[in-house]
Amino acid sequence: MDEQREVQVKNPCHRPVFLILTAVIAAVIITVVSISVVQNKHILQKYKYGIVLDAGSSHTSVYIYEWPAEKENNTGMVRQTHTCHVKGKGISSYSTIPEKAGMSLQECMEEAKQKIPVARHPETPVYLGATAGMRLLKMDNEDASNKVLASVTNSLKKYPFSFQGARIILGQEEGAFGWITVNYLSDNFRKAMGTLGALDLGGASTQITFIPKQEIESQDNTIDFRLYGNDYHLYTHSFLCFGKDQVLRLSLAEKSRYTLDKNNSTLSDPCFHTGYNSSKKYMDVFDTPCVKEKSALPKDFIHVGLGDWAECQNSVKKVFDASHCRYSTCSFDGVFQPSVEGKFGAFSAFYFVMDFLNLTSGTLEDAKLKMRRYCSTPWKDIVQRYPKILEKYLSEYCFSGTYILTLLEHGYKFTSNNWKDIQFIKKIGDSDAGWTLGYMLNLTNMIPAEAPDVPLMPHGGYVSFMVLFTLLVFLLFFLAFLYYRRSTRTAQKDII
Ligand SMILES: O=P(O)(O)OP(=O)(O)OP(=O)(O)OC[C@H]1O[C@@H](n2cnc3c(O)ncnc32)[C@H](O)[C@@H]1O
Ligand SMILES: [Ca+2]
Repeated sequence: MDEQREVQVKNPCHRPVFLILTAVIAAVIITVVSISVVQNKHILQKYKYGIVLDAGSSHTSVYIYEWPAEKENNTGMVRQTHTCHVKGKGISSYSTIPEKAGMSLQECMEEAKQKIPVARHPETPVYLGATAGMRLLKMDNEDASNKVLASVTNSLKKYPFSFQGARIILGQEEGAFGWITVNYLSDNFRKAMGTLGALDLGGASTQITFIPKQEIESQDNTIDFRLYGNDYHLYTHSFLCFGKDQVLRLSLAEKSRYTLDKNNSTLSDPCFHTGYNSSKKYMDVFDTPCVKEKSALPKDFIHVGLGDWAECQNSVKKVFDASHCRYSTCSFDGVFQPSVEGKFGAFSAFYFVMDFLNLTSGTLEDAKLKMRRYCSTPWKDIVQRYPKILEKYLSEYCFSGTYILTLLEHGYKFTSNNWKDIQFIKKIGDSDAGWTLGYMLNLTNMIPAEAPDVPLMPHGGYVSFMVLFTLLVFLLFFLAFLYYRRSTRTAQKDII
């Protein structure tokens, strides 16, 4: 009997109480670790999706966005996972055959069906926002614009997604949502640091949006947001007809008033390269509400390049009307604009053109020098140097680059000093800079007005803490047990 007790005293692990205690603690550790690890696992694997169609004046793009389901209100969680460019021109070009507008979207929508898991289709919102091309069509022919919108609506309703509507968005929305997109993607709302202004150049309109230091004198140019607990008082303006395609038309119409030859059949243009010679149609220039003064161009004319950058800039300046301003300061056309402030992200055609011309970095003076050199390069050399670039784009880069420099310097009043504050960007991370992401975030309420409550610890930290804490408790139990055993042995020895 004494021998047996001695064995038990020598080896405490043989005590039933110790074995039970060990088993219970092991079970507790396993349970805590398992719960901590799997707690959010099933949610983490769940993603939600949203589709936005950007029905621009020149073309339509379909964007698919994705975000983890449980992090809907965390900033920076939504990312663009897929883009599909609809073949053909923008939906406004289907004004005479509206039924084709809806059909044009089918290929990209089929692609969206493949990209998004079937189980998520019914809850995936689809938004179509049309911009300046449809604004112009509505001005010209409201019935035709309604038919085009009805056609795309019918087409989009046929898909298994949750269709939320097709509409022409306002210029202010286009500007403001572009601003939300670039600041959301740059994580500026959560950091509550400075924000990035947004410059968007499309085919038919251009937008400028930023937080000014000056008071905003015109109500039409104000938009307020409260995001993540901060108030933002924005200046925004959208210039309809000042997208690069419409300004090209305006500028050709202007030139046609004084540079036509005797037979009215040749239009000489300093913004096109020497040796460029292309037959164009009267309709290509005048079939738009942006060109008000229809002039003497014949049905067909020859567009001939002169390759003279200084003259080109003079001719482009003529499209900016600086003759009137009823505010303390204006950009052009009598539109109020405070002084530009802070850094800007310039995207869409600002990026396409400046990237091609290699002008995304460097000074304003460098940019002008490079433009002068580029515009004076003969057309045949340009074609030889860039055989893979679409001829339409290639022929227009001299004009487009000149327009961009003129718009930024003489229109928006950027100077040599703050030129470096303009960053020409296409994407931030995986997502394109543009109004679509901001539009979806706003319509799905994914940017809350107040900052969401954040857990004290991230998930990983929580798991590690629980494991360490449990091990510590176990260690303390073990030490306490050893201590208890030693004191009982000493007591037993004392009794003996
Ligand atoms: O905003 P709106 O005015 O409705 O027009 P959009 O949305 O269709 O306009 P984009 O930003 O898609 O394109 C702006 C312009 O840039 C042109 N563009 C697109 N890719 C280009 C490239 O690689 N090089 C030069 N121009 C390009 C396009 O044809 C348009 O004229
Ligand atoms: Ca656009």
